[in-house]
Amino acid sequence: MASTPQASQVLPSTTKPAELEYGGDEISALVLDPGTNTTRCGFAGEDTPKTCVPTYYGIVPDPDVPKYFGSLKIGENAVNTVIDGMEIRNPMHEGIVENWEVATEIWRHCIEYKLSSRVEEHPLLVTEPIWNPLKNRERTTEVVFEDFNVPAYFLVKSAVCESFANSKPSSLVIDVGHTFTSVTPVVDGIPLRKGSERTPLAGQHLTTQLRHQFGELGIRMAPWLMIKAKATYTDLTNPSPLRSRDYGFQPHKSFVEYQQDRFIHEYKESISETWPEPRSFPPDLNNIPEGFRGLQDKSYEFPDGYQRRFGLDRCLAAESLFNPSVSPKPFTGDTPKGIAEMIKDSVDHLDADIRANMLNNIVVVGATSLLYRFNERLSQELTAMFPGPRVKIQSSGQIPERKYSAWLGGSILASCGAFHQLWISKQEYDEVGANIIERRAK
Ligand SMILES: Nc1ncnc2c1ncn2[C@@H]1O[C@H](COP(=O)(O)OP(=O)(O)OP(=O)(O)O)[C@@H](O)[C@H]1O
Repeated sequence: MASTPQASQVLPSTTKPAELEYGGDEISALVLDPGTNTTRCGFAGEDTPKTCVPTYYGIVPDPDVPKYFGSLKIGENAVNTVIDGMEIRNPMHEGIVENWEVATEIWRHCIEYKLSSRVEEHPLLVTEPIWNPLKNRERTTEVVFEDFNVPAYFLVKSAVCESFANSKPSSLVIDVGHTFTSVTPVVDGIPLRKGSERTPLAGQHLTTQLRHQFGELGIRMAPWLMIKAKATYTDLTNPSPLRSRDYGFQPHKSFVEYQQDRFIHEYKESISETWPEPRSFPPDLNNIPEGFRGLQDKSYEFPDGYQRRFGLDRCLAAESLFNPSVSPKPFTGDTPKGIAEMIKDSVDHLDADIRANMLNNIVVVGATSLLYRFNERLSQELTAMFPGPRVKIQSSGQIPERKYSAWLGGSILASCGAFHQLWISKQEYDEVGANIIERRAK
């Protein structure tokens, strides 16, 4: 990266930024940040994406649409509509596109439908994880030039964007997202493969653990869309009758689970909490040592009307991010290392001369890091692991900046004057082919 963009270079936030110069033409760039949970898209120079669309999509069996083996349902409203036979799927896995036809449609939906923009009129900056394989980088390049016909494009590592979004050219970026938590060292705007690590201990893991925890308690997992009327009750042995909506068909299992994820997400936001101290969480919640300092109870009402007070058990799922052996649902394969252990592995792999700088410049991003007291716990873990160099964590207190930091960093980069020489033009793509991405953006 040529230079570090400064916040002062960011264009003011308006509905549409002032037009930028690219190759003598007057145009504004678009920034696309495809995550496994949501895809974020908007205009370069703004502080938040204009749209954040679920990456999950619905597919309804339809013999008249052989291309996708059914008709696609894309967007917040579509995936949350009860449709006979609609299955919920995801075209990505751990930040990597697996179903290109569908991913392309979701990107097009974001740009053309949600932004009402003509994609062929804008340079496009796309983010990617550091483990994105070459064939996927080339495929993205083909999609943007062949399918979207963009005039110019660039692919930037999410961790670099996240570092810049936090005004740091060098940092150790911890991204706690939906399907993975990753650690990536970034030095002078260059992401290092050495020291990059990732683990599935992230938001989806929390959802799985909570689903299991609620199931063990015997809680009915009926989602909001399935409930016709509810009556509050507090005794699971004497539940109020379940008054379900009759749609005339049974919604697909994947749709029901997707709907369950919505209230589990609400629970994560409002009830889940991270136990702040390492190694002091009681191993058996049915046998809490006498005199143990507890936690204030919080009450949650499930969609079917069941109200329950949660105490220490509201920390259990988050505890499993740091200490996976306490996970309510055991792992099928090997138990992964906790998040702090993974970061320690990353730092241990780094050259000794950059370790102190990395530990002093830790940037925490990703929506799952919004868990209450997550950063406090992480700081305690890392300080205990690295007593020598000073461990300093920077993490925005603003929810959108934490959730959309990769998008925001991309927005800063694409609106920075020095970045314009990096754009790959359609003409260069036509001359070299998809491999231009490997030559121009390692
Ligand atoms: N306030 C919150 N507290 C806890 N979890 C949250 C909060 N807000 C969102 N989440 C969780 O964060 C996850 C989404 O994170 P994020 O948007 O960073 O993922 P993504 O970038 O789309 O996916 P991935 O990182 O797998 O590519 C979801 O599991 C969601 O439930």
